[in-house]
Amino acid sequence: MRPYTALTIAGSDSGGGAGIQADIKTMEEWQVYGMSVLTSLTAQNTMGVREVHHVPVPFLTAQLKSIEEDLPVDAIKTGMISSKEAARTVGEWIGARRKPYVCDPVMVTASGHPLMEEETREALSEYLFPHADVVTPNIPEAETLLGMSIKTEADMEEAAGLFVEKLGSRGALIKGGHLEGEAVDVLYDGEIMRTYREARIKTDNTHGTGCTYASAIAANLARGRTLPAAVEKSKHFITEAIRHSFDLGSGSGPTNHWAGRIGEIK
Ligand SMILES: Nc1ncnc2c1ncn2[C@@H]1O[C@H](COP(=O)(O)OP(=O)(O)O)[C@@H](O)[C@H]1O
Ligand SMILES: Cc1ncc(COP(=O)(O)OP(=O)(O)O)c(N)n1
Repeated sequence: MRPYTALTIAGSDSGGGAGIQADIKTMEEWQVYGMSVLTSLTAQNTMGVREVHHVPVPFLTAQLKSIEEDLPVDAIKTGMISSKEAARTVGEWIGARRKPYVCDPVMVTASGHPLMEEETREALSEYLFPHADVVTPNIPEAETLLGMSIKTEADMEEAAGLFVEKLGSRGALIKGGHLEGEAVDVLYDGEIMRTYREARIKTDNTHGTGCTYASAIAANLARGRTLPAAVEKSKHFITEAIRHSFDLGSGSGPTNHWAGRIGEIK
C-alpha cells in the first residue's frame, strides 16, 4: 500500500508543540505519511526559546537529496527558514518539484523570540512565495511583510489580495488569531475571497497553532483536496485542537493533535 505523503521543511521544537513535531503529529492524524527536513534546532518549551542552532546549508541539501532519491512527496509545508541561503536552497528545490506547497512564514514565536534573520524576509518573497499555493501569515507576519496595518476583516481581505498581486504567491490565508472577537481567517486563491469563521475559545494554550494549521492544510492537499476544501477541513481541525488543548508546562500550552480521536483508547 502506498500512503499519501507530505514533507515538512521546518525547525524542531524540543517541547513538542510547534515546528516539525507539531507537523508530523498533524500529518499522522490525517493518515498522511510525514517526512521532515530540519532547518534549525530550537531549545524550546511552553515558556519560550532558550537557544537556536541552524542546520548548515550543505546538510539541508543532503536531507533534501535523501528524500528526492528515494521517497515520493505529495505535498510540502515549510515553517522556520532562518537565513537567505536556506530560503534559496529550499525554494529552488520546491520549484523543481511542482507539488502542492503551503508556506508558513514564521518570523517570531508567540513568546517573542525571533526565528528568522531580518534579511530573510525579502528572501521569502524572492525564493519561496512564487512556488506557494498558499502562504499562511498571522496578522503580525502579514503586517510586517506587506508594511500595512491589519485591524478589520476588510484589511485582511486587502492583505490576502496583496500577497498574490505583490508578493507573488498563488494564494494567501490571513489568520485572524491575533485579532479580537471571532477567530476569522480569510483565504484568497487568486480568484475568490473566502472567509472561515469559528467562535474564539478562551484559552492561553495556543502554542503551535500556526504550524498545526499549515500542516493540516498540506496533509489535505496531499490527499488531493482543493485548497478551499483543505482549509475548511483544517480550520475545523485546529479549532478542536485548541478546544482540547493541554495544560502542559508553565507557559502557553500546546494544542491537542488527537482531539478528533478523544475517547478512542480506553
Ligand atoms: N483562541 C482561539 N480560538 C479559536 N481559534 C483560534 C484561537 N486562536 C487562534 N485561533 C485560530 O488558530 C489558527 C492559527 O491562527 P493564529 O493564532 O493567528 O496563527 P499563529 O499561530 O501563526 O500565530 C487560525 O485559524 C486562528 O483563527
Ligand atoms: C521550531 C518552531 N517553529 C515554528 C514556531 C512557531 O510556531 P507557531 O505555531 O507559529 O506559533 P507559536 O507556537 O510561536 O505561537 C515555533 N515556536 N518553533
